[in-house]
Amino acid sequence: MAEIRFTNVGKRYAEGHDALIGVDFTLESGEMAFLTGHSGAGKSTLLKLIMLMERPSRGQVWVGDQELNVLPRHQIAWHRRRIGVVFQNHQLLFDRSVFDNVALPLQIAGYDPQDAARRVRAALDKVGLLMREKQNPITLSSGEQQRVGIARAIVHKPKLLLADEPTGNLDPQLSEDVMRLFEQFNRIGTTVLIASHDLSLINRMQRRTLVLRGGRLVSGG
Ligand SMILES: Nc1ncnc2c1ncn2[C@@H]1O[C@H](COP(=O)(O)OP(=O)(O)OP(=O)(O)O)[C@@H](O)[C@H]1O
Repeated sequence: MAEIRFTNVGKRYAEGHDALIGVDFTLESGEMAFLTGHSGAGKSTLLKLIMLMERPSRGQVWVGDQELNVLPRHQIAWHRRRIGVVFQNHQLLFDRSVFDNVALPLQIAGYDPQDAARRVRAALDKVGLLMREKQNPITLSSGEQQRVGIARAIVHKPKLLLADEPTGNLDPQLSEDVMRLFEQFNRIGTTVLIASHDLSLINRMQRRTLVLRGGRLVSGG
């Protein structure tokens, strides 16, 4: 089954700039793929359409069997909860502990606190940071902070994991560690799409790679 399907998707921002033009591709459920292209090629825009942070100007975006243009407004929060997102700057809150940062999506979704605590610890265990749960993330290295961001993205067991330049601030070894984590989640069935302009890393991973150039999908579609 397709997890993500774009059919002739275009995105024109209000100023008239075409960020995406005629984009067609399908990412099957359980696939792991990269999305690359130069700065401004449209990578973040493509991810934002999947998360419903932006709407396409034309064409259709499907996630699972849902076409997003016709998703009722009251189901947008539900849609976003099916997706885990990892950002380059991980957007952690430095006024609370590692545990509380990872627990945040579960709190927002109204999980029972005991169930939430169990899931948070399972997520921290997966990224190798269980012993850091009480620390403030500001005391962690940048690689560890990024792993907290990944734990937060997967704590609710999303079917789909999106990452926007997740290794942008990391050295090659830490970048590779982060990629291995994504591979682990993919191995247990999570569909993974990673936007990155780190071509040497992408080449090492040997996965399907979607290439955007000037808003058009020129390869991998
Ligand atoms: N909110 C917006 N309003 C207007 N133009 C935008 C907006 N967001 C992005 N753009 C433009 O759309 C194009 C694609 O941007 P996008 O951020 O998707 O590219 P990207 O490939 O992710 O780039 P980068 O690697 O630098 O993050 C760029 O020309 C950008 O300036």
